[in-house]
Amino acid sequence: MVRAVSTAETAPTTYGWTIQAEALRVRAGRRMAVDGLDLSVDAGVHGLLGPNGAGKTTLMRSIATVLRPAGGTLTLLGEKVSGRLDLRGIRRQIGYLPQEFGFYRRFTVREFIEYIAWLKEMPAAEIPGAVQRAIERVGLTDRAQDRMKTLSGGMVRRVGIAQAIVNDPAILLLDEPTAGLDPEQRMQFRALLRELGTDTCVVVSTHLVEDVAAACTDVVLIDNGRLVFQGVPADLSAAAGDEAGDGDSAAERGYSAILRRHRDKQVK
Ligand SMILES: Nc1ncnc2c1ncn2[C@@H]1O[C@H](COP(=O)(O)OP(=O)(O)OP(=O)(O)O)[C@@H](O)[C@H]1O
Repeated sequence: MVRAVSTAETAPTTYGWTIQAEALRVRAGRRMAVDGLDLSVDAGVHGLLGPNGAGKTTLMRSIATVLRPAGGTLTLLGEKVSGRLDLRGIRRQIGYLPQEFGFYRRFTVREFIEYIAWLKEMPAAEIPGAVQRAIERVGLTDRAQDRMKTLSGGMVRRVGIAQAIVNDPAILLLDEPTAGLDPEQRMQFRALLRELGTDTCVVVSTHLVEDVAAACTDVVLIDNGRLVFQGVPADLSAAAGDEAGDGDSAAERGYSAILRRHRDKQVK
């Protein structure tokens, strides 16, 4: 079958930022959960941090094109996401692990990832090799023939990561991917992130500030649906300065200090 190829796929180097949000507003239920967010990111691993309810998941869902912007602009791979855009070309280039990730319990690991590859309209001849590679990258080769319902929570999360990377996406969105991973798997996952980030724009949301400090090239901190800070992990760690703040590490103290200053400024 010959599939339609969008301009986003044929002109990979002519656009500016891989993801660009300008004054972006996105509704979650009745709430404007992303409310005037400006953000520009390219290849690399972008750690998305923020308190509960900051709008991380809503932002991820809008970049995944699950939610349409209510205002402002969102440009993905050079294409402006709007009511008129056919999203199929963009979606083929996105990998997404949602916070709550549904799957068919009776599928084997391999069947499930094959199914996702098919949904993403990957060429049939490429699917077996791509599925095998994805399974190997998350360390599940010995469980590939097992049914999903027999896996532990952390293993299911790893399948979630595998289905997100199977199509070699240009934009990879991982919403709390390390939840439930054991320490050894977390380390391996960090290494995988670093490897993926060399040519992929990876956005990974987490509450583990340490994961961000260890595996990300860029830190994006949001609060109340807006960008509060963007910089390299060393900037986050340096942000607390000499202040004695909350947190067990320099990165955590920097995180708390930035949020505190931001909120103080808003009160004034
Ligand atoms: N389906 C929904 N209906 C109503 N409100 C929602 C819905 N989804 C999210 N919200 C609200 O939007 C805001 C942002 O939520 P979101 O899930 O994007 O935050 P988050 O940063 O991912 O939080 P967490 O760290 O707790 O996962 C919150 O105030 C939340 O209550």
